[in-house]
Formats: sequence, C-alpha cells, structure tokens
Amino acid sequence: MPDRPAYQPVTEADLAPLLATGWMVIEGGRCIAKVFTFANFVEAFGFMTRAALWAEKWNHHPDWSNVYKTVTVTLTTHDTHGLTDLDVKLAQKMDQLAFD
Ligand SMILES: C[C@H](O)[C@H](O)[C@H]1CNC2=NC(N)=NC(=O)C2=N1
Repeated sequence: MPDRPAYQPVTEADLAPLLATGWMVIEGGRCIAKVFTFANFVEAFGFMTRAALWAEKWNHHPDWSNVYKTVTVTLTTHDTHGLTDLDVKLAQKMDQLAFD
C-alpha cells in the first residue's frame, strides 16, 4: 500500500464555510456531521452512490445512514481520532454533490 500524504490539521477557517452549509462540529471537535434531505429516496440514494465513488477514490469513508429521503453523515479520520483535511475535502464534495 503506497504511503498516503500526511494528514493536515483542520483550522477554524477550514470549518467556517462548512458550518455555513449546515455541518456541525460534534464529539468535542473530533467529528463533523450533517443531515442531508432530498426530494425522495432515489435522490438520497443517488447522492450516496456518487459520494461513495469519491470516498473510495480518496480512501476516506463516511459514517452515514439513510432513512427514506434523508442521509445523516458523520465524518472523522479514524487514523488520527480527529478531523483532518480529508474530512473537510469530503464534506465539501458532499455539499457539491447534494446540489447536483
Ligand atoms: C487502511 C485504510 O487506508 C484506512 O483505514 C483508511 C480507510 N478509510 C478511512 N476513512 C475514514 N473516515 N477515516 C480513516 O482514517 C480512514 N482510513
């Protein structure tokens, strides 16, 4: 397995745009979470499918659940037990994909 680039810490400036789109910092700053609501189940699942491709490409996977038209997402970096640049990157991508 090729070494991955070093994780980068997350700053308040990194988080501010995410907080503005509905992400919340939880678990004492170790995670960010958001509830996405779509028009219906198929839209919700399509979002998860698109996001899954990016998660796999970046080898950074969400902790998420889907109930009908909502998708609840929690992001953290298991390797560091906290937030890293990968969580910010995946959250930004999820926000983009949700509005596709
Ligand atoms: C071995 C594998 O590369 C690691 O377990 C990856 C996989 N996906 C991951 N996903 C998340 N959310 N955090 C991680 O630390 C992480 N690490």
